[in-house]
Amino acid sequence: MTSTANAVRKPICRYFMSTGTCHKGDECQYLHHPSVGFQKHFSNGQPPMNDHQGMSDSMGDNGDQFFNATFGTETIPEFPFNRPPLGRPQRAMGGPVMGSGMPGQGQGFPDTQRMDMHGQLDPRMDNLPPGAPGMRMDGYGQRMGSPTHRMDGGMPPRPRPDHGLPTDFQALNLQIPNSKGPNPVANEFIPKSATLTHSASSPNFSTLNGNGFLPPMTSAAPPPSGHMMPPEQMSSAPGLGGPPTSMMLSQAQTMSNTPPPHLAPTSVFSSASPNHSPHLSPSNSPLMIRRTASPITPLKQNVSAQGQKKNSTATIQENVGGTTYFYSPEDFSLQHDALQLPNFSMFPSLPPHIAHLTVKKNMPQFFMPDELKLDILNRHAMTMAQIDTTHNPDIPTEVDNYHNLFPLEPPLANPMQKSARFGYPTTCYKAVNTKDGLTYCLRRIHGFRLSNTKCMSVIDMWKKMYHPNVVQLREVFTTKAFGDNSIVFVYDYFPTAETLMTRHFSGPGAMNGYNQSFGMEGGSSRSFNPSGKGGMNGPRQHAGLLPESMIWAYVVQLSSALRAIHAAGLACRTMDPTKILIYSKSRLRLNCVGILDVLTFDNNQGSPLAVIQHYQQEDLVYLGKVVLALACNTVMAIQRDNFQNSMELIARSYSADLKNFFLYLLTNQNRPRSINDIMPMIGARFYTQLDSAQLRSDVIENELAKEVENGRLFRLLSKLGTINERPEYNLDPQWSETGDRYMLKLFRDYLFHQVDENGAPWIDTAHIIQCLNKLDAGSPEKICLMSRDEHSVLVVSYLELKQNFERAFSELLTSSHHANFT
Ligand SMILES: Nc1ncnc2c1ncn2[C@@H]1O[C@H](COP(=O)(O)OP(=O)(O)OP(=O)(O)O)[C@@H](O)[C@H]1O
Repeated sequence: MTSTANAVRKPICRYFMSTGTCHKGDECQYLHHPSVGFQKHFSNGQPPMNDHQGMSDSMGDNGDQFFNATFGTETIPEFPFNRPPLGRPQRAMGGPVMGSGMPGQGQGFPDTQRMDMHGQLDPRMDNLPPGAPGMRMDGYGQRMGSPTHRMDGGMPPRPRPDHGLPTDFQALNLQIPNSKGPNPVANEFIPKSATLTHSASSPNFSTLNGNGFLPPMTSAAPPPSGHMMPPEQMSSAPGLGGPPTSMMLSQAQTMSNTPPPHLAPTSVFSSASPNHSPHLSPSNSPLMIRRTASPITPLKQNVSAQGQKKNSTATIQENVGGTTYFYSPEDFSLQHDALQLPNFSMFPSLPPHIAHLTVKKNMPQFFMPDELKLDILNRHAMTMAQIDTTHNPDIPTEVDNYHNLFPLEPPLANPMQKSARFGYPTTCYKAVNTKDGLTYCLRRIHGFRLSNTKCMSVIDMWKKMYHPNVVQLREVFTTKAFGDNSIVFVYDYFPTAETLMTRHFSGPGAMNGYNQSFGMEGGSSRSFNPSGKGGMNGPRQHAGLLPESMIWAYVVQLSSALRAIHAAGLACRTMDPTKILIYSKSRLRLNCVGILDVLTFDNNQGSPLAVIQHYQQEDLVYLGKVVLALACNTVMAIQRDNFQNSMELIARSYSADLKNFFLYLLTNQNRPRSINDIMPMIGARFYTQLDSAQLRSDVIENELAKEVENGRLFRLLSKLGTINERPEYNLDPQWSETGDRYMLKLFRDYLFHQVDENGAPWIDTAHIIQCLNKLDAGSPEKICLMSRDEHSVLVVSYLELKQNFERAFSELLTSSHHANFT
């Protein structure tokens, strides 16, 4: 062990930092930092160079690869242990860095702590050398797991105080704040003390002697779990129980008698070794461990399946160094049959039913795939799109309860051009409702004066009609805001939605390749494939024709909507490619429902419901026409003259069921058609649709699961950001350069500002995520923080950081008049 004197002004031995040992022993010219497995000299500048610096990580990954982790492969790629270094940049500062970004990963939960190979409590194991039998080893023969990671070189077992930490998911700050409390947000972070003074905030500091031993706990002043010591003072530290430094004096004076909270039995880490120094390679990205080992370390928590603890026998007393420790054997008992829940949260891994899906390679594992992300981002962008009203004086700034009108279609050359479907000029706008702040779609019917409000009874029926394949009608109002008498129908807005007409019938040539793909005029069609198998490009069954599965997917959705509409005693009346919205890959919604019921309301005829059956029959015929046009890939297919040819193409290219579907809907029938008659034609294809919908739901749900954890970390970072280096507290020593926030400031550097041996920024998302997770969970694992001037070293556990963090944030909330943090 390096002597205390040697510890002064020496660069830290990186070999020692990385492995916890150094083959040169006392002869090494560099500092063997006594307390933790330094993995790299934290530096804002150049890290120390020494003859051990050949150590590099065995993994060539960097943060980018963390993003690019793939899934969808049959097997998770193996990364063999002990493989030769690949030259990965090393970290600038080392704390114990574990595998998966989850607290406890690799550091050992109670099952491995202080247990010998037979699961017996064996405190001696704390002193075993690296590689000793029974130790958990990482891929470099380094110790893993708390029993083997002793930063104090063999500290005796500590008493296990009740530190008041939650034992369940509360520890994750996931609980919903009590809204009834005076400060619901503050409830999330209950201050440990009412006011935060410097001394109150610093029970975590202590002297650190040159041998890396904590001063022995005494009844007057049990050893704190964090240590801070300027290097120049390390030489003068007289060893165990040495006088505290000037800075530490005040802190030591205020130390409570309460043992370090991370020893409390209430935590999942309760039986963990009080000091962890896993001595992992500094340049081991957590990502590597994540790939090579299960992210879930077996938990041994004192929660049994029956909710019962094992019977406690006598409390054990142990006198070490003049201090009596009390602990119960149950704290160490293995409970293989017990339900073990973590008291932290993290994204564990892909569930196998998703992981084994064949998806694109290089799909990010911890963030959503680009395709989905872009889709969502586009929708967000479209929802927020605005238009400069000064250049568009035609668009009023406000219409009824709506503002921020944004036209959804380019201005027509002839603004008075009538819609073929409605017989009036129409315009669509996206607009924001002033009352609820939501974005809706306004469809203005120009120059329509509502003469009879009786038709509003039908509107009320439509407003109550909810179906996932119908664009919901919200309200109807008349307005003169456009300078005329207009009636406006307000619908739900589906950003990036397009019409079926645009998606499928706006290809080159107005006829959508009708003649070519049908080959009716000239006889032979170059795209016709009588076998019906194999397509030229992707999903196309034949060039120009949609795959039958897609057609049935549309049929299922459209018929489902019609079924609900007809069952409600209504008729769609807008079954038309220009009035069917499509978004995502194949999601359909019937648009503009209810408009014709108002526009064609006949005073003499009474309610449109009187002729509803007629309109329902029309719906079915139009359904057949829309689907026929899709199947033949042209709207020309539905013309009477082309019908025979169209049916021949269907017979050649698609199943008999699809042909029967068209024959049923588009030829004369002896009895009224019913949407229910279509169901047998769909048959088992319905299951196919259901299956794919459920599969998609699974995939999306998995994406959501990732974002839950990402959101949690975002909240954590937000809180950290509010605490770190607040300018208004710049001159307040309690806030910036000393005390709790100083630790958090250094932790921020530890998270984000490390550099490699060349002084270049070391960026590894896996490291950031892992550290944040450990902070959130309050892991007892220790890390080493170094001041920016590199004169001070602070050894602190995540648990202490978490407590400081919560105190600091809670205090911020208390002093804030307008706290709003959810
Ligand atoms: N509820 C809605 N949500 C999102 N976009 C919509 C909605 N309703 C319509 N749109 C979009 O507004 C645009 C115009 O729709 P519209 O129904 O007027 O189509 P159109 O082809 O212009 O029909 P018409 O010939 O009857 O005017 C289309 O691009 C459509 O995607």
